Amino acid sequence: MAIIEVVDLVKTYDRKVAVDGVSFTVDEGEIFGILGPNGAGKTTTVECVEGLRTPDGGTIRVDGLDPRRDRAELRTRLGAQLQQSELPDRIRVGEALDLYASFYRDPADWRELLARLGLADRAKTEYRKLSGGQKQRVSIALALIGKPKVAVLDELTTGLDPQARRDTWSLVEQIRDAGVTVVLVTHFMEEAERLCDRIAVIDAGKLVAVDTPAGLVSRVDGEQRVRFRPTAPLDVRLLEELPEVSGVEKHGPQLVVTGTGNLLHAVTSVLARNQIVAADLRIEQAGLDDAFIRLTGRALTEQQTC
Ligand SMILES: Nc1ncnc2c1ncn2[C@@H]1O[C@H](COP(=O)(O)OP(=O)(O)OP(=O)(O)O)[C@@H](O)[C@H]1O
Repeated sequence: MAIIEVVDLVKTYDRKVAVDGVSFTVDEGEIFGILGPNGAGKTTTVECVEGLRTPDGGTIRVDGLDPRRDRAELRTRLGAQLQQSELPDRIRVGEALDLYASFYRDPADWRELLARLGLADRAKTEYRKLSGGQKQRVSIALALIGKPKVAVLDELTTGLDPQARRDTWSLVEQIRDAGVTVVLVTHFMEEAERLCDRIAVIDAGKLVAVDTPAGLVSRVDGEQRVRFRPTAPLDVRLLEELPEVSGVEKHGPQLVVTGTGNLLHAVTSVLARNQIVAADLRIEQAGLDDAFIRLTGRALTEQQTC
C-alpha cells in the first residue's frame, strides 16, 4: 500500500524549474531511493514531501495528509534527518535527544534509541566531539525520536569513510525491519543498489525511471565489458568490426571492450589469430551505473561514486 503519493510535482525557484512534473509512490515498509546527480532536484522533492516547501504544482499525500495543510500532524508521522550543521556544537547528545523528544506527545525512549544506534555511551558527549559517523547516527536518532511511520534520510553517508558508510547502511536496514518506511536521497550508486527496494532516478528535475535495482539493471542486461592488457600492439579496428562489439576504449595500457552476445569468445578469437595474449583479463556484467548512463545519457561523476 502506498504511504506517499507524489503526482505531477512542480517546484520553481525564480525562473529555474527545479522539479518538473515528478510522480511516484512509496509503498509502506520499503526503502525507497531517490537517486540523481547534484542539482537534479532530489532535495527539493523531499522538502516538498516534508512540507518544508510549497509546490508550484501537483499534489502530495503522506499517509493521507497534505504536507502543507496538515504540517503539525505530519510531524508526528514523518521524521526528517537534520543536516549536521543544525545542532549547536556544545550540546550534549542526551540533551539534544531530550529536547527533541519534548516536541512530541509520545516520543520514543531516547536512551533505548541511542543503544540501538550504538551510541549508549555517548549521551554525555558534546556533539562537536563526535566522529562523522556518530554525528550521522545522532541525526538518525533525531529523525526517529517521534516514532515516525516514514523517515526521510538525505545524503546520509556523504563525507563518511567506507566502514562508517557500511555501518550506517545496516542501521537503515534495521530501521526498515522495525517497520519504518525509509526515503533515502543519495547520489551514491552503490548505496542505492545495496539498500533500496525501489529507486526513482531523477535527472534535471525530471523523473527518468522508477524500478527495483534489478529492474533498472535489466534495461541494460546482456551488456558486458571485457578488460585486458594486450601483450603486443593491437589494431582496435579489428575489435570494433566485430558484430558483438559496441565500443572499445583505451585506458592506458588497458583495453575495455563493451558489447553483447558471446563477446569474450569473439574478442579472444581475434587476439589468438593475431598471436596476442590478453593479460589481466576480466569480464564485467552491466550494473546500476550502466543503467544510469543508459537512462540519463551520462555517468554520475567520479567523486560521486562510492
Ligand atoms: N533555495 C533555492 N533557491 C534557488 N535555487 C535553488 C534553491 N534550492 C535549490 N535550487 C536549485 O534547484 C535545483 C535543484 O536543487 P536540489 O537541491 O533540489 O537538487 P539535489 O538533487 O538535491 O542536489 P544536491 O545533490 O546537490 O543536493 C538546483 O539547480 C539548485 O541550484
